[in-house]
Order: sequence, then C-alpha cells, then structure tokens
Amino acid sequence: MSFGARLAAAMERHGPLCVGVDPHVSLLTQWGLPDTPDGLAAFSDTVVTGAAGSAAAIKPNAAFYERHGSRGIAVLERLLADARDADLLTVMDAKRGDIGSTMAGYADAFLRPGSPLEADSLTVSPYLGFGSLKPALDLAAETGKGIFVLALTSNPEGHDVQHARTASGEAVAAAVVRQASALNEGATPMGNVGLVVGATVGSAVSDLGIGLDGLNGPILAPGVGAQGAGPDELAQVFGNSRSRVLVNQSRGVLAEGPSLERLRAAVHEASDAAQAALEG
Ligand SMILES: O=C(O)c1cc(=O)[nH]c(=O)n1[C@@H]1O[C@H](COP(=O)(O)O)[C@@H](O)[C@H]1O
Repeated sequence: MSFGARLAAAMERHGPLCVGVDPHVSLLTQWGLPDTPDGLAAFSDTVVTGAAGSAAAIKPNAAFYERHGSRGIAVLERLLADARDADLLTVMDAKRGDIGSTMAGYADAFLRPGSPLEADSLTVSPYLGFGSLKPALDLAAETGKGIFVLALTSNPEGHDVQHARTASGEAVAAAVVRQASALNEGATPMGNVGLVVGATVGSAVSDLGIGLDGLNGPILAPGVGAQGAGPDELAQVFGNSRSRVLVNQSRGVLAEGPSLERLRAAVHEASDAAQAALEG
C-alpha cells in the first residue's frame, strides 16, 4: 500500500496527530534522564509506547540523535524499527535538500527498504530547487514511501525566501505547492507527496495565492503548542484542506513525560483537540 493510503487509514483510525520525538536536553533533564545515548533510548522507548495506538504517526527529529554521533544514530535506527513493530507510521524529520546526485544518497538512507534508517516518509527542503528533489520523489514513488516538502515553514524567518516572488510573479511557496500537487494527480485516497505548512503562518496561504485544495496529499502542520498555534489557527490556516492535515506536536505533548500514563493522556487530548479543530 502506498504511503498516502497508509497515512489516510492511520488518520481515520487514530485521528490527525503526529507526535514529534524531539529529545531536547531540557526535556531529558525534566524527565530525569541523562543527556547520553542511553537517555535518548529511554526517552524514545517511552514516546513510542505512549503514541502507539493513539497517534497516526511519530516524527523523530534527526538533530537530537545526530548530536550524539554514531551512538545517537543507533538509537534512531532502533526507534524507527520499534515504531514499525508498534504499527506507528514514521515521518523522518531530517529536512534534507542537496544537488540531485547527493539527494539520491539521502533517499537511499531514509526511504530505501532495508536501509538501517528506513522510515515511512521524509521531510525535504526544496530550496535548492524543486527539481533537485527528483531522486527522492522517484524513490518514494517506486517504494510507496512519503515525502513532505517544506512549503511555508512555521518560523518567522522563512518569509524572506518563501514569500519572495519568482520572475513570473508567483510566490516561491506557491511554486513549491504547485509542483508538489502535480505529482499527486489522480491518486486515491491521496498521493505520497505531502507539504509542510506551519499552523503559525496566519493568512499567508491566501495572501500568496496558494491553492492547498488541489494538493491531493497530506499536509504536515507543525507549530501547535510550544510555538503558539492552537485550534483557531488550524481552522484558519487550512480551510477546506483540513481533512488531510497531520498536526504535529512535540514539546506540547512531551512535556507531560516521563509518566507513561500522563504522556498517553496528553497524546489523547492533543489528538482530540486537533480533530475537533479540523472538523469544526
Ligand atoms: O518539518 C518540520 O517538522 C518542521 C517544519 C516547520 O516549519 N516547523 C517546525 O517546527 N518543524 C519541526 O516540528 C517540530 C516542532 O516542535 P514543537 O514546537 O516542540 O512542537 C520540530 O521538530 C521542528 O523541527
């Protein structure tokens, strides 16, 4: 089954929440864990257990594993395998972007079946040119994996690049959305090519003339919780595309650990709140 179909089924079953696995030093400390590979492993195990059966997906952020070198990467490998065993879809948040020939290496690392870091989907940056993503998009299409292309990011600094206009007058982010949408045409229930649009972007979608309705793919929405967005913002930003929005929360949920019971309750609550906001 393709990623689009698997994600649609997981969202139908578990709701629209993606739990971000971001083991910040401050969270490890708060959880009473050391800032070491063992600390990362304990944190990751708890998040997988807390999210399994209650969230559609988890999104480990590579940065927090990479800072521990090879032992951190080993923890990430195990996390991805454990999530697979727990029937949790994975969004590998590595935000890769490079010249096409190198992009093929990143695609092999994260999307090739059997790779130690195999995930169900990968976040990528189109800001070396959308065409540079082709090797990753091709491998995803071939293997039924997913790609989330950064379009309108949740951070305010993203405006400089994403709101800029191309020579034809089209906003850069609108061009990204247009090119991603073309790849999902005709797919049911939705295609494998998703976008990242922060829930914090306010009226940018309409201001820039972006047609999210035509994407026919998933939209990963970070920015809820710790970055300040909530139900009103989800409803405002995503309009008619709300049914395909996968809402990410990292710190907002993770702050409830290390108690598994409290973490599970927070996952349920965040999932219900996201569902209500997106249905409303
Ligand atoms: O691709 C992402 O996931 C992402 C894109 C974006 O525009 N903004 C954004 O915050 N993220 C990631 O989403 C997560 C947000 O974390 P919290 O703010 O703690 O919920 C982090 O892992 C970010 O790296």
